[in-house]
Amino acid sequence: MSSSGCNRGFKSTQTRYYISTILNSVSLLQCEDPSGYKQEDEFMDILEERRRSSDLGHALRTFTPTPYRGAPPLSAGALNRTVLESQYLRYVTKEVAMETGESVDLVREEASGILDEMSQNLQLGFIRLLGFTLSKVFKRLFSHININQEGLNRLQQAIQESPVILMPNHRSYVDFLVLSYILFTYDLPIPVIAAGIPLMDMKMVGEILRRSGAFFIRRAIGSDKLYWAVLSEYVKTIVRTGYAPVEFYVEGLRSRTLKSLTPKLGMMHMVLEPFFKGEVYDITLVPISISYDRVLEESLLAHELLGVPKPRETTMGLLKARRVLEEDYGSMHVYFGMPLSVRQLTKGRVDRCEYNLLPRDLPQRPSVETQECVSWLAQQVIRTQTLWLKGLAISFGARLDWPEQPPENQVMASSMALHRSVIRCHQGCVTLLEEEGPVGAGPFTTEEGVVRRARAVLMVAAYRNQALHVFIRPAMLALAIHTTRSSQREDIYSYFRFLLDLFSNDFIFITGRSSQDFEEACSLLRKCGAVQTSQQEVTSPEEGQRTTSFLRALLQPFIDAYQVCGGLNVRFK
Ligand SMILES: CCCCCCCCCCCCCCCC(=O)SCCNC(=O)CCNC(=O)[C@H](O)C(C)(C)COP(=O)(O)OP(=O)(O)OC[C@H]1O[C@@H](n2cnc3c(N)ncnc32)[C@H](O)[C@@H]1OP(=O)(O)O
Ligand SMILES: O=C(CO)COP(=O)(O)O
Repeated sequence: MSSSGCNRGFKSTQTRYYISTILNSVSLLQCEDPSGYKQEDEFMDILEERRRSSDLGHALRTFTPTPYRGAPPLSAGALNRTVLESQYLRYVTKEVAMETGESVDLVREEASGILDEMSQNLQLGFIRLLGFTLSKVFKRLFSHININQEGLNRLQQAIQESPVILMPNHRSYVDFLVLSYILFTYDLPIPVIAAGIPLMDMKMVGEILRRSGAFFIRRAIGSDKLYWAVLSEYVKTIVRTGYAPVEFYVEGLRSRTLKSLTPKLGMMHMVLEPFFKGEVYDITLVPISISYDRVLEESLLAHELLGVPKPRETTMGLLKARRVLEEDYGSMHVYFGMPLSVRQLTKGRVDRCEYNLLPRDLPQRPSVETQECVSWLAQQVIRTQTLWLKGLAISFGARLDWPEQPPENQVMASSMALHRSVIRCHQGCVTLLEEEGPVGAGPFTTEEGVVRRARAVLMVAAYRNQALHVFIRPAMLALAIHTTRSSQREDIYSYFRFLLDLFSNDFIFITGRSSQDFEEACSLLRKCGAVQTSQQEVTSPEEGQRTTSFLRALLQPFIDAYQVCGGLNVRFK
């Protein structure tokens, strides 16, 4: 059951399944806008109530969430025992003992140790404590925390009907804090959350997080068979019992560039397996899109992009970071997407009969078809997280969340004030801030100057990245028209596909959807008068040049980076 063995098979036979996956994803995506964005969704600011009434009252109020239908209450200890006693873990324990020559008891002890390290110990008292603290902190940091109430209603409904998996995008440490805070505020079951193990090592804080629902997973599991078995049985038991919603960050870490990251598939496989094995009727995935006017870690993330190692997560570091409380971070926006039924999404994609061939308790390698389906689902969720922003931009007409009041110059001024650490307005032009050296320290050395400038550029670029998904397809079309210097649809499409391939690590594209992506790009550019299309041709009229050159410019930094890496000069001339 080694992971490498399993995946070697996958790669070599991948093409056999390629065509059917393409056809399936096409038909599914044609059905509806997968973002589930609804124009009538109204946003409300959860801090408004917090500014009017007592935080202590909020933290101590009656909390009576309605759990998943029929889900029995299960203590953390009982959950651990269920996992340890499972047929699956017993089987793997024996296998590992045979392979390593250790005694079964010893391997069981190891499994128990892994479980102790991993398991959450959710307690309402700690949720209340954090609830109180976070009310104070959020009010200091943010002007508003906007959420779509309708999305919460949909989530509440989904929780009653099947086990729910919350899948937010990940941009900041604030993400997981705010989500549990929102669910607590709206009397919804508190989720258990997959957390990277470094957070566990923070003195006191690690334990507080564990008691607030975090379960800790090693970041790179590799081929540790026993660890995979304990983790997957732990996650599957939670899903099977519907004990609590499971939350995990499918991107695996905070995106340093604010672009969506390629999904990690380990957790995705685990949460879906109870459905594939017919142990639950359905599972609901809820994509959640979180965005910030200003990200708390903006400067640290930019430094990391420049190669400065990430500071270790420590309690002392957290205490030192308290000066962030003096800053203004604008608003944050949380959009709970349309719940996605795994049963419906996988219809026709996965043949669950294969799971009838072996007893459910035995480990079973997922088929290629299942692996492709899981990967497609993960891409789909990430795409959905960002499509919301696109829907929002379009629905505002001006493509921006731009308030009607106050006047435009005040809106601009307040936006610039929010980002004053990196930009300034000088003689009517917005420029990057050229920082001066510390008082008395003389001017920066050349190297310091370069790093400071790069840091500012990266911070600004990250905010551009946040909106890039809105423009990526039209921008690739604009670039394809410009580079091929052809008006033949076929040539342009071929180049567009090259770009899809090239940028497949930079942006989330759904596998096998290139022709829809191309048509969508044509349609958007046609709408704004930047291209004209016929069956054979795609042309860019003179009056569309302003739009197309802006769109090409958006991609230029990415192209520059690939050109620096070499080998692409010919195709970009
Ligand atoms: C009122 C107020 C309240 C406030 C209350 C606050 C609450 C506060 C709570 C705090 C909460 C903090 C939350 C922090 C948020 C994060 O810390 S985010 C970071 C942690 N989370 C994640 O990473 C989740 C997503 N990651 C994954 O799913 C990863 O796959 C895993 C599971 C971590 C494993 O990572 P990995 O070892 O790098 O593995 P991965 O590359 O996915 O797969 C390796 C190989 O194993 C194979 N494999 C997969 N499954 C298996 C298997 N079962 N057996 C064998 N092989 C397998 C894969 O197919 C893959 O093969 P290749 O394709 O590479 O050939
Ligand atoms: O995602 C994490 C916790 O939120 C930890 O990973 P990074 O610090 O690498 O983003």
